Order: sequence, then C-alpha cells, then structure tokens
Amino acid sequence: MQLIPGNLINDVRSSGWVDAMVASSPPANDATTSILLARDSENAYRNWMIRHPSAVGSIEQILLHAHGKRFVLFLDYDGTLSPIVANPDRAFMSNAMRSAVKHAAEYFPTAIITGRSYDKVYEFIGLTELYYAGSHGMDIIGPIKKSDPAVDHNLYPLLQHQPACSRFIPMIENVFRSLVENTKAIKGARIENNKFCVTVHYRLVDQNNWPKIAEIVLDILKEYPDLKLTHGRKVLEVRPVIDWNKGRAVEFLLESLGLSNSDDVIPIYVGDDQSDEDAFTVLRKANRGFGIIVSSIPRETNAFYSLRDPSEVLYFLKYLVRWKNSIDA
Ligand SMILES: O=P(O)(O)OC[C@H]1O[C@H](O[C@H]2O[C@H](CO)[C@@H](O)[C@H](O)[C@H]2O)[C@H](O)[C@@H](O)[C@@H]1O
Repeated sequence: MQLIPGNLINDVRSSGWVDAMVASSPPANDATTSILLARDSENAYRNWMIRHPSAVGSIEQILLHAHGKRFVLFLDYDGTLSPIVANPDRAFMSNAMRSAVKHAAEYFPTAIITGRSYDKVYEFIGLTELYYAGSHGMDIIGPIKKSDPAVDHNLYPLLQHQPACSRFIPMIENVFRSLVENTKAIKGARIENNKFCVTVHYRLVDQNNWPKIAEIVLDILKEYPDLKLTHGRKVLEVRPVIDWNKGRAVEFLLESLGLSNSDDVIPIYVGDDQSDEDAFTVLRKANRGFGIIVSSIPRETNAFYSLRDPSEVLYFLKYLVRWKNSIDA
C-alpha cells in the first residue's frame, strides 16, 4: 500500500497519486473489443486463481483442516458484505447477509474491520453482538451488552480501544471542513468524515478533474505533518501517521480475546480493499489462519484464498454456519 508520511508530503508529486487514481479505472471499449477482453480477463482470472483458489471451491478442504479448531471471523464491510455502489450513504447490506453475519457470530467470535466510522457501519449492520473496528481499526468497540439484563438497562461495550489520541478527532474535523470547502466546485466530489480519517471520493468525478482533487488533498496535507495519505477503491484517505492499521486491529482483537497464542484458533479475514492487505499480511507472516480477497479481477495480494463478490461471501458464511451447526448437533 502507498503510504505518504505527512513530513514527506512536499516531496510527493501529485502526479503519482493521479496515476494511482487512473490505474483503478479501466478505459471504455467497443463491443467486439469488450468480448475479446472479457475472454482474456476470464483466462487471466482462472490463472490467478491457481495462486488464490476460491474459498468456496476449497471449503471442504478448509473444514477438514479446521477439525477440532476454532474459527475467528474478521469481515470488511464495503465490497465484502455490501456491494460497491456510487453513493456511499446507500451501501446497504442485504437482509440475507445481515442474517448470515448474525448466525456466524453465534458460533464464532466475529469482528467488522472497516475504513468507515464505527457509527456509520453500525447504522448499516445494526448487530450488537459483533466486535467493530471502525476508522481502519482505530476505533475498536466490543459487543454491546447489559451487565445484568434483569436489573441493568444501560448498554455498554465489553471492549473499547482507540490507539490514536483524541487530538486527531478535531484535526480530522478541520481537514474534513477544508476538503468540503475546497472541493465544492468539483462536480461529483464527496468528502466523508470517518472520525479518525477522512475519505475523499472521486468515483463520480470526471477523470479530467482527478489531478485537481489530488492537488487539493496534497495541498491541505502540507499543513498537517501528523497525517498521511492512502489510496482505496476510487477514494483517497487521510489518516493519522500512527503505526496502526487493520492488521494491528486484528492482532489487538486476537490478543484481547485471549486467542493469540492458541494453535487451535484459525483467524479468517475477508476483505476487498487495499487497506485489507495489512491484515492479510499479518496472518500470512504469522502463518495463522488465512486471508480471503474479494475480487472479480486478478490482483496482487497477500490473501491466500479468493471470492469473486459479496454473493460468494454470503455463500461462504452460510456454509461455515451450517457446518458448525451440524458438528455441534
Ligand atoms: O474498509 P471498508 O469497509 O471496505 O471501507 C472502505 C471505504 O468504503 C467506502 O467506500 C467504498 O464503498 C463505497 C460504497 O460502495 C464506494 O462508493 C466507494 O467508491 C468505495 O471506496 C466508504 O464510503 C469509505 O468511507 C471507506 O473508507
């Protein structure tokens, strides 16, 4: 992943960011070229799957390996549990997916690890029994419980951790306001405040204006040496320079749940975004469990398995639940 520490920002030419923005957007083609390209891409995808087999196709093998062991699930939200859509406020998950995640959490410790703020992702998912790591893992909140449901009506989280100091919240708020102000003339630009990070959406911006977007973001960041810039799916993201990411959040959660040193624990991380690579890398390096990348095109990744899209994620989750239910019966 490209990470630009704030104090190096002056050395970065905005064209590097524009290249990254363009790279995630294939050009349009005529009908015949599209058919030929589709065939080539299907072949390329099949070849890629030799290195990253389908988690659905390999599910029996995965379960064989899991005999007598415990799964822990880490799930990204956008592009994994919900399909990618143009309007980030409308990235709803289906009821079928919500129900699959709910059932999964009955059998396995389950965490949502997302670039979204905790509030926003909770609004979409609405399940109190999950662990959530919002703002790319910088806002961790455990299942919401009542200490004694008979007498206590106050809800409280079992676990709470914010590795970035609270001083980043007003800083992010200021950057958010400056970005809203400075991009308001660019049609389609959209800025999202994710509490410990700001997301700059350019999916609906004319490509001719992408350099302008990159320039505005880099200009504002010059004033904030404690913030850095990363790149996701048609988004630029501004975050604290602290050494924390989705991978660190996974390590923290495993540790907090007392599951980090047990050989009988299999962490599974499912995600589609560049930021999920940090978590895939953590699992691969520790040789623990495995990452599953959600992608319908071949991509460089540290995940071991692959799934094409959220509908395959749904199938995979339901299969795990059915399997666990059958062995517990
Ligand atoms: O870690 P995630 O849960 O994958 O969150 C990453 C970003 O996801 C959202 O943006 C992405 O999904 C949008 C809705 O489908 C899409 O319009 C956008 O182009 C994608 O990048 C979210 O809006 C961001 O705040 C998250 O950081």
